[in-house]
Amino acid sequence: MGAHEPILDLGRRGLLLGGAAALGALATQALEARVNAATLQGGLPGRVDVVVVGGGISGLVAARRVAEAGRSVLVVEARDRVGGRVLNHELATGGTIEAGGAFVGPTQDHITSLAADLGIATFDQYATGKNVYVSSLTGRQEYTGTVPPDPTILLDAALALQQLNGFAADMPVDAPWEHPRAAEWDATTLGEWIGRNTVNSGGVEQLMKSWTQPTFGADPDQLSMLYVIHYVACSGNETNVGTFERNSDTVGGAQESRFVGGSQRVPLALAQRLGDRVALAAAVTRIEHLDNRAVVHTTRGRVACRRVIVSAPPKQVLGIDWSPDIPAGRRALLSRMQMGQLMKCDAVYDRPFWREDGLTGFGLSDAGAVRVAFDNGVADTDHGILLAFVGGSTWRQYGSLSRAERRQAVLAGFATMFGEKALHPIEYTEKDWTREQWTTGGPVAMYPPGVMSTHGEHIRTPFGRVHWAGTETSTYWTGYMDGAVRAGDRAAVEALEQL
Ligand SMILES: Cc1cc2nc3c(=O)[nH]c(=O)nc-3n(C[C@H](O)[C@H](O)[C@H](O)COP(=O)(O)OP(=O)(O)OC[C@H]3O[C@@H](n4cnc5c(N)ncnc54)[C@H](O)[C@@H]3O)c2cc1C
Repeated sequence: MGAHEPILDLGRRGLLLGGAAALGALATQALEARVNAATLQGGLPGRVDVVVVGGGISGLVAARRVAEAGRSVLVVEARDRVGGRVLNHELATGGTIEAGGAFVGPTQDHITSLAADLGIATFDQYATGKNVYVSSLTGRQEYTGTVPPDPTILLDAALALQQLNGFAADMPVDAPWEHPRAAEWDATTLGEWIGRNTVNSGGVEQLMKSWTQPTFGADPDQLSMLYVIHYVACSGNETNVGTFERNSDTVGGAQESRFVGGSQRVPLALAQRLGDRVALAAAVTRIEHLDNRAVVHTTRGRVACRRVIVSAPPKQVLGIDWSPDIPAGRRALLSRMQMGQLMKCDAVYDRPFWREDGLTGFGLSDAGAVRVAFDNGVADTDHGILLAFVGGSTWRQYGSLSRAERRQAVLAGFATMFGEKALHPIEYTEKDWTREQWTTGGPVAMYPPGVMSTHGEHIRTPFGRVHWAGTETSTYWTGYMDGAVRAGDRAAVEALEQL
């Protein structure tokens, strides 16, 4: 096995290099090069106890647990890097931001304690001042709280959220299909439910898009109501019932903090500890069950094992040639789940000018390319950074434009929220997750109507020697980094029990 050295001491090395800007650049590039060099080079081992398919957070957590139990394990990862949907991006003007998963918040105790264990600190998301809401009808307003004070939707939206929270309070997070109203809720979309339960349903649906587009990469009319209620219920933990606010808010919610040096430090630190128990550029093409073992075929060769933990996203599981095939119910489930459509677009400015105007940098709009904006500032640069999530129908409208056209539309969206200065960034960058071969969308594989109540029960059921990890198989915080950790741990425990 390879060297299991401690992770790079980011803070001290950054200081030695004499500047905050150097910190981010050093952090990801040096760490990634070091991690990749420590992974398995050359041929794969003939046999291990457990093969883990996928080197995102979930797979790496599973492998760590198997290794800690003294069993041999190999992570086979299709990409030439670890992290999956978690990926740092180094800005040309200095500083490291996240192109994928970034935020964490209260009750996401699995990812935060894992990160703390790995020596990775969090910092508070900037939240001082007022948020901005831009409505085609009522114009631009500054506000505080969860729901913008738009008189045409305020009461409707507040009541709708109250109902959602009420439904979520008695949703079994591990078996939503067993809820007495599962079939009824699964027969309808969130959009249809809003249509039937609000007065200004058009207005409420527009507002809800600012939540569903970044959260699911989808619109209210694509999402099963049962799935949405379940997602709200999962926005908590064993001792705190999930709520819409904990999911959607910055302070007190899932956007409360971020990781110093970027979230990819978590999978990088895990992989560094696993060393040559990780094989990169090893895409799994076939998994077969033989009498007394499973054989995992990859583009770098094959490995026999006693147990397999699969953490690849649902669509990628379907891309594997299974012998025998995965159960029909699971195939039906995975083929009906849909990866959201999502991009992150960031603009960098000399300084965070909106902060000087007393604004948080959080903005909502019912039109244009920027339905939701965040201050994406990081400690390793003094520059101001605005982030736009472009998801669902907004992605469908703007995702196919040229980069230059989209840049213009995104900057115009920022300008309606934060003023003309937003039109003049010193850098612009974007990441379209639909174009990633091993992810094909983001942030999560979501459920259209009619899937969760009919096929949902197959989400975690082991098959032969195979156990299922990946954030989509989690209960609490499914779809999030926290869910990825939970699912990895659970799948590892299942596999270890069978060894
Ligand atoms: C734009 C975006 C924003 C997000 N924002 C947040 C956020 O703010 N907070 C948050 O908590 N979460 C966020 N998420 C979600 C979060 O990133 C994911 O929930 C989490 O990273 C999933 O981890 P995972 O290990 O389950 O899956 P993945 O990260 O997808 O890992 C699966 C791995 O399997 C590999 N793989 C696939 N097929 C094969 C194959 N055939 N053979 C071998 N390997 C294979 C993939 O390359 C990948 O590395 C966001 C995601 C995106 C895309």
